[in-house]
Amino acid sequence: MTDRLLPLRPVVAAAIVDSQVNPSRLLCTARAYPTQLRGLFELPGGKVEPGEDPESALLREIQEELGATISLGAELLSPPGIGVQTAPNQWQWPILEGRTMRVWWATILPGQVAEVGDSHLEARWVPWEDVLDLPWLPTNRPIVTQLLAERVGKATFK
Ligand SMILES: Nc1nc2c([nH]c(=O)n2[C@H]2C[C@H](O)[C@@H](COP(=O)(O)OP(=O)(O)OP(=O)(O)O)O2)c(=O)[nH]1
Repeated sequence: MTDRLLPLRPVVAAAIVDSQVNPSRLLCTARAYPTQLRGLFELPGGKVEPGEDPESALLREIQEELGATISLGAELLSPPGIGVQTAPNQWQWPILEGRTMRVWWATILPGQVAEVGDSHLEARWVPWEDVLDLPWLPTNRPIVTQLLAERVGKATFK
């Protein structure tokens, strides 16, 4: 059997902000590869391994990519009008290659610093007002727009 006959592995990503109480900046990462995506910004994360639960996968990916441990907040749900339905009452964000992605609000644990490795060119703390000016992966723009809409007035962290 080739990989093409297997279901696509879902992707998970973190919207890492600088504060759970009053977030003012988002950690945006620029991909290093593949060539056609080099320099485009995304939310850090990656593919869920077979048998892995999505939240554990996200913690693992952030540790691997940024060398930091995060604490997860609420999930950023995709509105039904935009999302791909993956289960009853569950819509996930449509992204590249026909994949779907789930996104969680997150913060980095106190005393830890995010530093990029081989998978990213940079990790940049970007104020909300400048976030939409970045060259995002095209499928990320609705996600970033939703982050901007939900950054205040909602229980993104418990
Ligand atoms: N991490 C991440 N991937 C995204 C985002 N938006 C988006 O379309 N993608 C796509 C790009 C890739 O096709 C796929 C994620 O692949 P990846 O290369 O980051 O996954 P990975 O770290 O597990 O890498 P690998 O083991 O497969 O090499 O999802 C996003 O915001 N974050």
